Amino acid sequence: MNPQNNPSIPRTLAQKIWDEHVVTSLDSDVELLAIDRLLLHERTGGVALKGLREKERDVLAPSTVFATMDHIVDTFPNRTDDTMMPTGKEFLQALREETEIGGITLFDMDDSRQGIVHVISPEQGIVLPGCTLVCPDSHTCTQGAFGALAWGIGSTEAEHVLATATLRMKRPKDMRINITGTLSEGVTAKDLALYIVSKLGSAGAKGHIIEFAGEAVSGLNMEARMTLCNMATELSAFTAIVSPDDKSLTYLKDRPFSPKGEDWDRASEYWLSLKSDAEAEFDTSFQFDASQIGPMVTWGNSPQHAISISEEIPEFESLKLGDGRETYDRAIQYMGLTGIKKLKELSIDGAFIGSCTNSRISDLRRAAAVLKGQTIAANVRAICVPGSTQVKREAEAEGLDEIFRESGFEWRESGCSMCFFAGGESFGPRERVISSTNRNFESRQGLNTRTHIASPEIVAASAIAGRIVSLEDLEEFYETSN
Ligand SMILES: CC(C)[C@H](C(=O)O)[C@@H](O)C(=O)O
Ligand code: SF4
Repeated sequence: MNPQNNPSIPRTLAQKIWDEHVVTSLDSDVELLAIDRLLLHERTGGVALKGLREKERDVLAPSTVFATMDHIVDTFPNRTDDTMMPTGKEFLQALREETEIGGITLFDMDDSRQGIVHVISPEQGIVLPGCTLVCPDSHTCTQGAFGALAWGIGSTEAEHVLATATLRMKRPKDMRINITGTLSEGVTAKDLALYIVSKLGSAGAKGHIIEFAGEAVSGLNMEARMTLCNMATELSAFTAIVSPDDKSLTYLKDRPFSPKGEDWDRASEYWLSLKSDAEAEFDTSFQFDASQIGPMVTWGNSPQHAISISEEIPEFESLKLGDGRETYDRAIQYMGLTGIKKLKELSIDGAFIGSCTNSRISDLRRAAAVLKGQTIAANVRAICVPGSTQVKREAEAEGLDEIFRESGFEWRESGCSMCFFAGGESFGPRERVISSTNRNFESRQGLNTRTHIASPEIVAASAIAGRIVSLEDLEEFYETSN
């Protein structure tokens, strides 16, 4: 047993999982950590595997490595290896070849298990409570929703994991964000995440593992917890984690790669014991009241530029988080907000539902509930990209695809798509897009595209109205347009 596994010293959940994985201490602050799962995608995974092969090293534990095609793949129906990104095909082929050589399970484009890496891992029961999971992708924190220590790494670190199933690590700090109360109707985990980023800022959790706790968090279903943890990256956190509970177990039971029979019974008993000790000390703590939060939308080029949809776009002088004058002016100018007071004054050109933040079945159901029997505004190009092939099929079995299509949305194959125009497809210059994604950086969804981040229901409502609206505004919109 690791000396740090001393039950008499109160520890946080993250510390417990960390201690459980220490292989050895390398020097005063660097430890060698055992890594239980490595996930790869075609954008960064093929590079890591190729690097390893060129050094003539083997994959140590291929059964713990899983790869998928998500970032560059086309999401148009009847897709082939020909992507809109000129060199995209090479990434797909490289991952295919390298996983074959390394003996690694690949969820290829035509596999029913394919999808965005952070969506399919829970779906397949690959991420499990108490495990260490890494992926060369910054939104790996999404999977902390299951009580796993899951974080993003670089391709070189991925090579190290491939060769040794370990990583050299410095211990991150611990932060607890406690959320009391309950979210109001129509307010989602996405709004909660944007609210927290707007309060703490995009560097607010730098170097920390955030444990999300409190009544509001235990009240969230697993998909909503994933949405919340997903945006920890937008706080510059090392990662995020939520204590596993019955909801986590119910979600994971009987998934293809989750343990079965007696193994499940033993594992679930351990998983339910995984929580921070009451006396555990966190380096930093924050508390928020869920009932104070309304639907949120971003106005600028950072996720911290989020406001409640009915609030006014802040003047520079009222900004609470240290953007300099130049950054502020640039955001206002880039986003075309000169002379605009409220987001609701803005008409939109595009609407996007997708990404590892908000493309799971519950997200699509909520958006479809808004769209049912309605038609989107004529000038809006609206796209729905399910997070996985499984989500897509489930949605189709429920008839959601029909609702999306009939309203005027494009219904796509699964992938990252225009969350970050990785596949080469994009919205147009200066087009204003309301998007269920997690990043609104300059040119994130296409060259000079203007992205406003929001929940899937706000995206759906805005697509119908042709401008940024809340669900209540939509009622008014129907009254005046009839
Ligand atoms: C391409 C990939 C490495 C990148 C990331 O790490 O996050 C992408 O997923 C993103 O969201 O920007
Ligand atoms: S959906 Fe977007 S944020 Fe998520 S992994 Fe893909 S590109 Fe990154």
